[in-house]
Amino acid sequence: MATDFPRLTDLAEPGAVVPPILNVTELRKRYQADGPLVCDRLSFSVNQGDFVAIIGPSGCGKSTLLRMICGLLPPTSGEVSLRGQRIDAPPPEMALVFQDYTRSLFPWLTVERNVKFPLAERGDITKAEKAERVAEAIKTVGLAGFEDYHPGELSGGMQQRVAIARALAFRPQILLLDEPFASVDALTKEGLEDTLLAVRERFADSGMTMLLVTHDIDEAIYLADRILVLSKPPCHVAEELMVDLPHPKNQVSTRGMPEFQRIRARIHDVMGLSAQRDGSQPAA
Ligand SMILES: Nc1ncnc2c1ncn2[C@@H]1O[C@H](COP(=O)(O)OP(=O)(O)OP(=O)(O)O)[C@@H](O)[C@H]1O
Repeated sequence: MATDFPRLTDLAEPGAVVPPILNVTELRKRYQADGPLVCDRLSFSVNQGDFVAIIGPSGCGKSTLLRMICGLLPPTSGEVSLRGQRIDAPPPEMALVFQDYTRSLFPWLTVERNVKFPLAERGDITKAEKAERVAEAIKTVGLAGFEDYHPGELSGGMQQRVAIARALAFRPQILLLDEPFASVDALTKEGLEDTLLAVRERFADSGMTMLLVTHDIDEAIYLADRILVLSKPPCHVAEELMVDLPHPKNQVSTRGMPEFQRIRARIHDVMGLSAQRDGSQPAA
C-alpha cells in the first residue's frame, strides 16, 4: 500500500536501533494556573506500528493526554515529539477519532463525501488517488454499498465506521482513538473492535501506529499489543503491560484465554478495583 510517510525502519541502517515514532516526556498539565495538576511527569514512548491502549480511572486525564499528543492542547511543561520534532500544533501525520461521531460527521453529506471531506484541500493528491483512498477506507470499515447514504440513515455503529473511514482516508501515520466505542451497544462494539483489527492488518505495511484511549479493560486487552495503565490524578504511567495473544483474534476464544485473564487480573490490581470490590482499601 502506498504511504505518505516512510517507515522509520526503512530509513535506518541495518542493525541500527530505530527511535520511537512518538515520545511523551515529563508532561505536566494544569488547566488553570492555580488549578490541580491533571498529569504529572507523564512519560512513555511508542514505536512505529505499535497498537497501544491507554487505560485508567475515570477523570484521570486520558482525554487530556490524547489532546496534548495531537497538539490540540499545550502541556504546562514537558513535551510530545513526533519523529524527534516537538508537537505544537496538530501534525498532518495524525488523525483523531472521537467518541461522539454525531459531532464529527456532516449530516448533510453522504458517507462518501464525509470520508472525502478532509482530502478536499489536499493539492498533493490527485483526484484519482483521493477516490481510491476513499473507496478503500469505506471498504476496510465494512461500509461498501453505503456510499450514498447520509449519516442519519445509518445506525450509531455505522456512523462511527464512517468516522474511522474518514480518518483512514487521510492515511495517518498515527491514528488516535478517544473512547471510540463508548456510545454503542455491546454487540456493535464487538463488531467495531474487529473492524479496528482489520484496519490494523490492512495498514500494517505502511507502519500505521494506533493509540486507543478506553475505559474498557477487556477492549484494551483484546485490541492492543501494549497497555499503559494510568494512575489516578495527577496521572502518570502506573504500569505498562505487554499483550501477547495469538492472531487472528476471536471475541469468544481470545477472551477465554488464560493470558487474557492474567492481564485483566493484573490491570484490576493496578487500578485498585479488586481491592475495592472485596471491601478493602485500594493500594495507594
Ligand atoms: N477544559 C477543561 N478545563 C478544566 N478542567 C478540565 C478540562 N478538561 C478536563 N478537565 C479536568 O481534567 C481532569 C481530567 O479530565 P479528562 O477528560 O482528561 O479525563 P479522562 O480520564 O479522559 O476522563 P473520563 O474517563 O471520564 O473520560 C478532570 O478533572 C477534568 O475535570
